[in-house]
Amino acid sequence: MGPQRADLLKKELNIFTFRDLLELFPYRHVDKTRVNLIRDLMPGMDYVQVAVKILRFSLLGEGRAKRLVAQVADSTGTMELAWFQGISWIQKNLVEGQSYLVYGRLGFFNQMPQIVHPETEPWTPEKKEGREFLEPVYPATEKLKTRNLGGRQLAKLTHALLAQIHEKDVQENLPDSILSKLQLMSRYQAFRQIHFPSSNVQYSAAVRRLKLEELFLAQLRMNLLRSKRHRFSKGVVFDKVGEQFNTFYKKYLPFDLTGAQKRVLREIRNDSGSGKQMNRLLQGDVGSGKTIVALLTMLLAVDNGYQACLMAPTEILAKQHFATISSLLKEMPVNVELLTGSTKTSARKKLAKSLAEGNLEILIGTHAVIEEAVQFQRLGMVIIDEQHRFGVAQRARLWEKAEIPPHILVMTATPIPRTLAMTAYGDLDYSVIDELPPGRQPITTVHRFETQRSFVMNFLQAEIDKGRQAYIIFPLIEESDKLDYENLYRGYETVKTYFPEPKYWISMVHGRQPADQKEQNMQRFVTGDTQIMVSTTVIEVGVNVPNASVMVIESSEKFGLSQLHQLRGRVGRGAEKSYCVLLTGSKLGNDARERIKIMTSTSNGFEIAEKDLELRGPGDIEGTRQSGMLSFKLANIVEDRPLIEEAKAAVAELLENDPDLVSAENLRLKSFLQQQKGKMAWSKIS
Ligand SMILES: Nc1ncnc2c1ncn2[C@@H]1O[C@H](COP(=O)(O)OP(=O)(O)OP(=O)(O)O)[C@@H](O)[C@H]1O
Repeated sequence: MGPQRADLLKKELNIFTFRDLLELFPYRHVDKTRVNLIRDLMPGMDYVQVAVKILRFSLLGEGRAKRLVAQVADSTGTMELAWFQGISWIQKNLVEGQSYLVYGRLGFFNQMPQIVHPETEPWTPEKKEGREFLEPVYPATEKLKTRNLGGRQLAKLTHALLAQIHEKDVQENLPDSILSKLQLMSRYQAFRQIHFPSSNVQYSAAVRRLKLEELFLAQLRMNLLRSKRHRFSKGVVFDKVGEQFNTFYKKYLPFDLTGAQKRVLREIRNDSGSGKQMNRLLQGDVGSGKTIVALLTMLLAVDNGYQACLMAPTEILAKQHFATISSLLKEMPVNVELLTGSTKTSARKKLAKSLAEGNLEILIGTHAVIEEAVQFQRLGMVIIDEQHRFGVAQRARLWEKAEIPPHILVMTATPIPRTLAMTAYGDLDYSVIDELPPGRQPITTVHRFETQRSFVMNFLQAEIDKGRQAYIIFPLIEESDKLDYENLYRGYETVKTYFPEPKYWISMVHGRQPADQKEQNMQRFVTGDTQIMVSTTVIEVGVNVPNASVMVIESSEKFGLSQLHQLRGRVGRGAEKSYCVLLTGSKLGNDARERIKIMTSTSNGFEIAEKDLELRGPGDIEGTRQSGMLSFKLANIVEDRPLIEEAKAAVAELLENDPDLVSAENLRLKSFLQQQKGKMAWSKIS
């Protein structure tokens, strides 16, 4: 291949080496091994291949209907081929009286079998059969197609490459024990068979081998990372549970902890006392009580002479955490401060000083906390709420804030299905609060059409008149979308007509408001001055108003499952019976109907997350997209769960027997991983 085409392959498909070419997998195969007879052609056959002689060409039609038609025949009948484009090329290259192998999608025109724009190649009648292999189809880009490097040429290249290499050229990377245990074909065979399968059975075996390899290596890498961290990363040691923790626990804790909360605290204490750095993901469904776990964890740091900080994704949430935590700690000799983007410079300076001097024990804030000017004296514990809003890079900056890296606890209310968590966050340790505080009543969720709006409003009114509060949520897909805002304002006006002042008061909150206005409206709802909160999804995470017991979600067909679940989690946080009404238009697509059905039938976040994964695939699960961990070449995290389990078991067994991969049998695996590491780092730079 000349330098120009090689360059194109690099630019368009990231193909630099022979191996890259082998790893460009076909997304399907076409079966050109069989030759159909014309008399057997029937409507509904889709793609067919025939071996025919061209009887005569005729040029028909005018303008856009202008076409070249060839009458062709085999020994069993006649049919037509037609071209609307590239006519002169065809006239030059196909010859009357010659035989061709013709492949394409079968149609019928005036009851005559016809193929429009067929693929053709010269054919001699001695060749009874078609090709000897299934032809692979590759994902070529438009640019490649126009430069004569389309799918067919890629197939030719791969075919030529495979003809030149042998078993010894494609190093096996999996240990023999795994190959025989999982009954996998060799890597070399797998590459051959995935491109040019000798049968369907062989093809499936090749795909299975390569998928398992991907999953096995990904999980192995995660496991090695984690155990490396466990063994080598030094962390600050919290070896005691001291006065602040105990005093708070005995005197000021407003309720008994649930079993799950206690368990998670134990896990955190074990980690942070071990001398290793903690890196833990804490998942808890909406309303499961993560805040108190965060607070007790921070007190643990304080008792051991360290500072702690809690970061939230939005200003509203940071303030809410600050309000909750400072009020819980108001009788305690522990200093807590708030730092957000809107903290005034003078306050900021004061705060920075007391942080640096070590007088301030707990800092709560938005990502303003990780700005360079903020220096802690002894930062020992960082808690990040709602991790998916923080980038990995932002997390890494925390390391620079202390000599020994602080412990990190990442809290998320987005339940991540187990398979995903395992694959995407496999390098973090993992805790779950899988139990709701006692006394919660299940939320009743119903679906209503917009035409039933006045019934819904009447219901809302009855609840409000009982002293409850309500949310009305409008979809806002794009914060910048003007139309969405118009809907919101119109909606607000409509709500007002049902709930006139001064009997009722309404707060409105959305992403475009100045921070102080947003805060003020929010605060009025929190304190109960307003009974209704009209809001966009800025309310989605973490807002805690236990007296709010009804939520109406407008145009709920526009939301994804996880988001609906998050939103609904804003109600049902107190002792009152809570309701969620999903309003939709009258026409619903299948997916939307399915989502509504799931929402009305379960309130278990983990169950919903599983369904969401099935409906949307992993690409859309929040927070996993950037992680890059889930972009497998072949494996699919939803469909290939059994393979994921197989790979996981194999990794566990391997590491149990040889945790450092030092045995002779595992050396090739180890060196393969090291090569890969080099390759990955390199491709990032380029
Ligand atoms: N063990 C408990 N017993 C009784 N109530 C509790 C318990 N733990 C937490 N709560 C209360 O439950 C409510 C929800 O707790 P919290 O705000 O911590 O939830 P969360 O896990 O942060 O949920 P979200 O992610 O939805 O914000 C709060 O009002 C809190 O005071």
